Amino acid sequence: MKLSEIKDKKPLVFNYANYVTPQFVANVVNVIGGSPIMARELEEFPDLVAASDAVVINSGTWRRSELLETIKLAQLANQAGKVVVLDPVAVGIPSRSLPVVALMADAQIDIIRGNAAEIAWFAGVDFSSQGIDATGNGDVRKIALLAAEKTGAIIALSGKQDVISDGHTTLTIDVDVPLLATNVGTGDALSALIGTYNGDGISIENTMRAMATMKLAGVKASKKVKTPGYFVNQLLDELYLLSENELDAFINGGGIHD
Ligand SMILES: Nc1ncnc2c1ncn2[C@@H]1O[C@H](COP(=O)(O)OP(=O)(O)O)[C@@H](O)[C@H]1O
Ligand SMILES: Cc1ncsc1CCOP(=O)(O)O
Ligand SMILES: [Mg+2]
Repeated sequence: MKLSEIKDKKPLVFNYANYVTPQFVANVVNVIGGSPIMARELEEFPDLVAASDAVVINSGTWRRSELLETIKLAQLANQAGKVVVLDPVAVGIPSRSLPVVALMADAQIDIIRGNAAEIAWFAGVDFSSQGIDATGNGDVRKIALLAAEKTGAIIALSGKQDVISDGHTTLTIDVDVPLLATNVGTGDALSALIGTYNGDGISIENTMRAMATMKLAGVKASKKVKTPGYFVNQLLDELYLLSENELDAFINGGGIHD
């Protein structure tokens, strides 16, 4: 979906969110032109999935007692033909791989967005991490490609280098914006942006546009403010102000290559 279409159609993005960052995630979807909704009640899922254009599942604060409901949500989205995006927060920690393994086994995950350490888990590649953050270095293009081949999902690997791969085509966004890594929630919000952009159909192009959106907004914000507190608010403003022309110029201007 193009940014102008998002602003026109206001896709409804159902976020099965963690309990740490939902307000920021909802604001990011909202300021870009989408319509966020957060819920955790199984009884609501059929109605909300029917009304939504995308379902984004974040396992950051998963609970065993809710796992079957989470799987049911993904299955309902599959049956309704709605894109399912998974944000597998800190999946490299053994206890956190449990919900991800169960979801992958019993439902179709269309797009997986994670940092390099999280995506490396799907690829079966060692990559150092510290809790929710990736701390290592490695061939992130190879990791994303391998993860896509192993999962059959579109992989959106985020970090200093963003890599998008479906196992055949691999795109990279090579723009360093360290401040983007300083706020908790920018990854969660990026996963919701990916759902928003894929609301009209799942594609590597839509996924790349979502990642370019966050990256460009980060570049613009980091030119104006230099500390995390101001940055997170400036980032929201830059997302709100972003135009299709600016985004296309960024995408076509060499920041992104295959
Ligand atoms: N060093 C960096 N330079 C540029 N962008 C970054 C950097 N680290 C993270 N980002 C960006 O921050 C956002 C969140 O990514 P990341 O920090 O990898 O996710 P998570 O918060 O889930 O660990 C993404 O848009 C990513 O491109
Ligand atoms: C701190 C924390 N703990 C469980 S989920 C979460 C938020 C993770 O946010 P992000 O992956 O966007 O940094
Ligand atoms: Mg994360």
